Amino acid sequence: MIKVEGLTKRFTPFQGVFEVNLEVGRGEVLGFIGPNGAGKSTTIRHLMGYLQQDAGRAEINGHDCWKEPVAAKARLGYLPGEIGFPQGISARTFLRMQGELRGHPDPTRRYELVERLRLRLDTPIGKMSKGMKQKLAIIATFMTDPEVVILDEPASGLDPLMQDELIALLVEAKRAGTTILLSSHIFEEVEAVADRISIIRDGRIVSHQTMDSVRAALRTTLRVTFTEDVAASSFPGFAVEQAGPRALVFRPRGDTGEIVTSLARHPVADVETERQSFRDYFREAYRGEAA
Ligand SMILES: Nc1ncnc2c1ncn2[C@@H]1O[C@H](COP(=O)(O)OP(=O)(O)OP(=O)(O)O)[C@@H](O)[C@H]1O
Repeated sequence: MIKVEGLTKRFTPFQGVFEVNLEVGRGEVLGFIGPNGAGKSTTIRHLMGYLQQDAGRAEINGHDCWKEPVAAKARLGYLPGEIGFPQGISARTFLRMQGELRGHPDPTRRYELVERLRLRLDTPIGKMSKGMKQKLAIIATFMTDPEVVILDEPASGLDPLMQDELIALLVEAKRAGTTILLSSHIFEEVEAVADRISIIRDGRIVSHQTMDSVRAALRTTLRVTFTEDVAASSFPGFAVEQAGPRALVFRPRGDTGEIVTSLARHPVADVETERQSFRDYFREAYRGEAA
């Protein structure tokens, strides 16, 4: 499992990460989300043992990531946000070398992944497109069937079909009991696989939520159109916005019964209900509005 406690790294008084806490239990998937520059990669670099914290700690499977990086990373698959590949060799050679180095010389699993992600193995890495390199990194991450996986924006550069394939891979890994920390800007990806999400802004965790509680909190709105002009002020005490001279949008705080009763006094033409989607929640989280 992954545990980050009180992790603090001050690049400047306002840049870095400050008292970050994260926990990903065995077989659990944590979506780690937040706007650009919020501190996701910095947190992950501590888990990889690349950065030494000023305070707090990061551990994987009970091993301190800074003091015991080899033990911490023993069964780990890591997909970095920025990948530096050796340039002069083919993808085939790179994967074979990685398999041998990491004690997985049997090529069966990696060929299966190569097939699924449709990667041409004989292209020299230096001549690969961004998306091809990303596929190569995904294959290298999953080919050893790691127990713990840390992914920093894994869908970066992938076309929509390959993003779907990546989601399928993540769902399978989760079913197989893999512990996954997923930093992602792609709401479909987080929605499909995360059990919980942690939101980071300006280097600080602002919210930990289970996906079940996020789903339960997604609000329903009622869009009502009238046959004549009706002002929002006709509905005191309701959360309601004017959406046009003859249209209002209600945001029910609970039971919609009272709204319907009040509406009966007005010439209603149509009522449409709309459920807020996880996409909207994701946007609010980025803007700093999500709970
Ligand atoms: N080595 C460094 N030295 C100084 N400042 C840094 C360093 N690395 C990151 N930062 C700063 O720390 C903050 C967090 O950056 P980080 O890369 O962790 O963000 P992120 O959440 O991964 O963003 P993105 O979504 O854009 O990848 C930013 O203000 C960044 O400029």
